[in-house]
Amino acid sequence: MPVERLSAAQIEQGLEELPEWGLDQRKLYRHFVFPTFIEAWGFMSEVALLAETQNHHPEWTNVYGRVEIYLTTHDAGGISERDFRLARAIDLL
Ligand SMILES: C[C@H](O)[C@H](O)[C@H]1CNC2=NC(N)=NC(=O)C2=N1
Repeated sequence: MPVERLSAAQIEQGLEELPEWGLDQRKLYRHFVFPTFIEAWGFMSEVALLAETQNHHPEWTNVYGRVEIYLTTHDAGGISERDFRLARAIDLL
């Protein structure tokens, strides 16, 4: 299934419905802070399952309780609807 890169206007519009997310390095970006490493890791495990279900995977970093997530679509060379779908699912966790 081909996937298309969204325009800057489409990205701005999409972000209006995702107030916790922003743009960083031309990717959808959100960070989370948990009290402990193990809680951060538990969250990441849930995101990993979502990513597998959607066949769409985050770029992320974890330092102790902090998790930074960057979403982009390599196949499309930019942000696509698949990034918004994953971001919305992460927000529902
Ligand atoms: C073949 C398969 O659909 C691709 O490799 C998928 C897997 N997960 C992916 N995840 C992300 N973030 N971007 C992609 O382009 C991507 N491509």
